[in-house]
Amino acid sequence: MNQSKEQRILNFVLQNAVRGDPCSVMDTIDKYCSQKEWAMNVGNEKGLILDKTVEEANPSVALELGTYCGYSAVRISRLLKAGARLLTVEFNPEFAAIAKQMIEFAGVQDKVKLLEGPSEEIIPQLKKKYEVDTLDFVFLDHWKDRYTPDTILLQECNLLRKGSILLADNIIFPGAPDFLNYVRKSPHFKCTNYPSHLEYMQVEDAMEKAVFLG
Ligand SMILES: COCc1ccccc1-c1cc(O)c2[nH]cnc(=O)c2c1
Ligand SMILES: [Mg+2]
Repeated sequence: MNQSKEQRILNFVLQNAVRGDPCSVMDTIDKYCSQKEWAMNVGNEKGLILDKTVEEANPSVALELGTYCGYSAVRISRLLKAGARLLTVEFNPEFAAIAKQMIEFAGVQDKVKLLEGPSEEIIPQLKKKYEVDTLDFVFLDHWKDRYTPDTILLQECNLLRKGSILLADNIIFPGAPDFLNYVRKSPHFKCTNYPSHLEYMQVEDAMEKAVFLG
């Protein structure tokens, strides 16, 4: 049974990165995915926009939709203050298994809770099952067709508060036109666009920040 690309990325990290060092894990993933096999990690260019937004939010509770191999879970959790936590949601069990090992190798497992399943099922469980009051930061990086329904669902579940910061990846490529439309037209969000490039490529991409106004 030959290995998946995600297993090859994890193996490269286990053999080349420094255990317990999140930056080493991020750099090693970026090295592999820029030199050997492209993969849909947010990468270092858009990763810097993610870093700035997480620092602006300084979240006590953060949510990530779309864990994949755990690159952005490591990237976000390394910036969290003592006692803060990241909940990250992954639908694909193979990806979740890789991400769990990646998160543990990076040494951020005490800050990160990996939730396996569809976002539309997990979001309504966050308050009662995962003891969330409101979310200070949300990173949308899962299936583009879910950006808008999940943003609506977060509001319906009362998970956003005045000042909650949403950041969405892949606004241009693969693109999330309905999400852009929705948040930019909504009186409940203040939006900012951050032009960038698709991870490891020279293709245009962008991230969109949407601050909930209550
Ligand atoms: C499976 O398509 C991979 C792909 C192929 C070509 C261009 C972009 C992408 C891409 C890039 C990303 O950052 C992504 N982030 C989250 N969920 C995605 O599905 C995703 C897809
Ligand atoms: Mg992405």
